[in-house]
Amino acid sequence: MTTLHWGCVADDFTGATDLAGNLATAGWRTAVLTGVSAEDHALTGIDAAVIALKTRTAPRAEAIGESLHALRWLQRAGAQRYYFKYCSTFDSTSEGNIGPVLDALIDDLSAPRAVVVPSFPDTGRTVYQGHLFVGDQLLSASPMRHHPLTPMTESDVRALLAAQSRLPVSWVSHEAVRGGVEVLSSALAGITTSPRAIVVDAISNDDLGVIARAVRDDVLVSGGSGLALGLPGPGTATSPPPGVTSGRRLIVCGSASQRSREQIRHALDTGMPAWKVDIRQDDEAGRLRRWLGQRRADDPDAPVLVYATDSLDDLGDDDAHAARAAAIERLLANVVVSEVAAGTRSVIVAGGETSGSVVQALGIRQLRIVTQIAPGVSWAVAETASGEPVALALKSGNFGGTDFFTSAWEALS
Ligand SMILES: Nc1ncnc2c1ncn2[C@@H]1O[C@H](COP(=O)(O)OP(=O)(O)OP(=O)(O)O)[C@@H](O)[C@H]1O
Ligand SMILES: O=C(O)[C@@H](O)C(=O)CO
Repeated sequence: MTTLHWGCVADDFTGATDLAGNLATAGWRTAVLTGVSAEDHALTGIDAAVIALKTRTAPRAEAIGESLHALRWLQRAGAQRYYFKYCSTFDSTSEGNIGPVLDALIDDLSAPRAVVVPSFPDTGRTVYQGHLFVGDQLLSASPMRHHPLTPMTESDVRALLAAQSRLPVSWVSHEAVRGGVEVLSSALAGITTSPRAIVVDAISNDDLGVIARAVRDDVLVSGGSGLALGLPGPGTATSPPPGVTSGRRLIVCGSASQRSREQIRHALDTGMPAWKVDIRQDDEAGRLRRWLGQRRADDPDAPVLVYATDSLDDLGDDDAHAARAAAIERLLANVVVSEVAAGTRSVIVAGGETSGSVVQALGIRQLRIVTQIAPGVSWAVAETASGEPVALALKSGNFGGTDFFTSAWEALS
């Protein structure tokens, strides 16, 4: 096993590939690992390993346990520094897992501090005066307030974290970041409670570069993926092995996020063959399987879209919501498994939870980043448990341009 420079723990699957894509862009050879069981992963030629968990909405004790298990695995693999990746919109429930997991990682590593940097300006997420913005809106006024699993109704990152963490939460303003590495370093050093979580403002990639340099000796950093862009590495990402750039193409979208709904609308407008899942129907899986079979017979090479939601009205807020969400995830994951078995070789999956279900169902253990498609979204290549090569683009709900479902394929060829 080689020595790792970065050991990263991500709280969802799209977040893991988002971070991996930015680490690869910054020059680190990066792999996403989908679990760390007893067996070792082959890490030859890898500088940065990102462990993809599905802990964002898990019960707190489970999230802490899995994150510490991942950390210990990374320690055994020789990681020199650690990165806890959560969502750039700080997605967490009121029982939030970001604070408790950060506390546990700080404790375990005996880290005197960890910066908290959700900012990812390339996707419009910035932190100013301690408040998180999505574009020109406060987080609490953005579409994130309607998220089906983690509705965000508070924008002050300090308040969000303080409600979750047992550590003192401090804050360093943009003024200090704008002052450059030395000014920021002394502002950070001036906060002496130990250990501590320090929210740091950042509104541009230059700010992220300054923060990354100011914390270059910290064993643990935390944030969205943006901070990784400020961490220059030694090399470049790999290119796709043969076998995954041709074959059938599929998009599954379990995401209900506004950007995903726009992407669905755009794909439908271009005439892409599409199926809207209706989980309340008897034998929905069978109906969808027959439709897909017909589509393949008609035009084997055209990408097809299977989606769950194109309007917030679809979601409902009744007691059966969580059961429907889980049933949709299962159905979409099963569709991907059977389509890959039937020759599909590239798949876009929209939605973090949905991506987790799909990757787990395929039995994928490692994804290697190939190329970035859009800020926060990359193509990665992997092998399924049954040995099929597949290219996957795991897209966070709100990432990618409106034409993502029709244009993302170009980056593969
Ligand atoms: N019509 C629906 N009824 C109930 N649940 C739904 C419906 N459509 C989608 N869902 C569920 O909503 C959840 C969406 O979460 P997911 O993480 O996949 O997407 P997202 O939140 O947009 O993405 P991200 O976390 O990357 O921002 C999934 O569990 C999905 O099954
Ligand atoms: O940081 C982000 O916004 C994404 O990587 C993500 O985690 C959304 O699920």
